[in-house]
Amino acid sequence: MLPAVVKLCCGISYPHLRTATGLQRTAAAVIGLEMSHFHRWGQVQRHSSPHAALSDEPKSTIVVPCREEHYQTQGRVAMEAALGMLQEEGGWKLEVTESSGDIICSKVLRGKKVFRLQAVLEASVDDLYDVLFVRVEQMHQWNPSIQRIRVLQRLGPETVITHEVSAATTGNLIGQRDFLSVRHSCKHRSKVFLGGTAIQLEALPPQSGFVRAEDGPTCIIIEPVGDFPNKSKFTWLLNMDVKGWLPTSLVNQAIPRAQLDFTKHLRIHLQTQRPPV
Ligand SMILES: CC(C)CCC[C@@H](C)[C@H]1CC[C@H]2[C@@H]3CC=C4C[C@@H](O)CC[C@]4(C)[C@H]3CC[C@]12C
Repeated sequence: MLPAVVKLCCGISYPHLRTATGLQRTAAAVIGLEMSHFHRWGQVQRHSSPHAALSDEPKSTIVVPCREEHYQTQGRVAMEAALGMLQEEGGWKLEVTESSGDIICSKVLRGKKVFRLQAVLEASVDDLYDVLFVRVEQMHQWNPSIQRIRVLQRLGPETVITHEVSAATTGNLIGQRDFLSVRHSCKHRSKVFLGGTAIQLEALPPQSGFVRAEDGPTCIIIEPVGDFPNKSKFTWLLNMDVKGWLPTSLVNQAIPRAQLDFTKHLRIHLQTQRPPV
């Protein structure tokens, strides 16, 4: 629920929000998130711990985790869940092998079909981190499957809340979708991990004309290949509920296709970015 104060300040009410354009809604969502931060010091709970009487803390209050921490935790938990799925080695079924060497396997895990793409890319781990996380808003410039990606909120250097809109391309049999997600990044040793999952924000309800899809838990692992500074192994676990009434067989073809298209355009982008030798 948008805080009443925000509604008053902006002169908006929920029915107005429903008819607002994408940008207005995005702005409202950002304001909603900002406002929730003001609440963080105000949120108190009764101490029910039996040790409360023994401690020096004020008896009646503890600060509950703020929204910022809540989303950071959600991002981290999603990443861990996705990594857990990738670690389960057995039972992967080969779906596609491309001439580029890209491989997609799938597996049904906890009732959901998850897809794993494995590819080798001609770029360093840091460059890929830059393209896939830091400059995520520029993705539509090189990926025709994406109409727009907006970072609605940065929650520290590792976590962002994003709104992604897929493109209405002719090859897209599913139709346009929009996604609202928390995306979490982490560098560990020489590897980079990008995890995420769908979130819900009442301030940014599904937009008219779009079906709000949900991805996650998802994870991308980027790791160096041997001693090659400009080569990385790219592993991408994707599982998605595209929503709407669509045959499962169609959805199960579209998701790996979307992963292969993404990787193809990423390769082209990396090639054009590199200065000629
Ligand atoms: C409806 C389906 C079949 C069609 C297209 C959906 C596409 C455009 C969506 C689905 C999942 C999305 C991805 C999910 C996770 C990430 C990780 C992040 O670090 C960069 C963006 C990226 C890579 C998203 C880009 C857009 C994406 C690929």
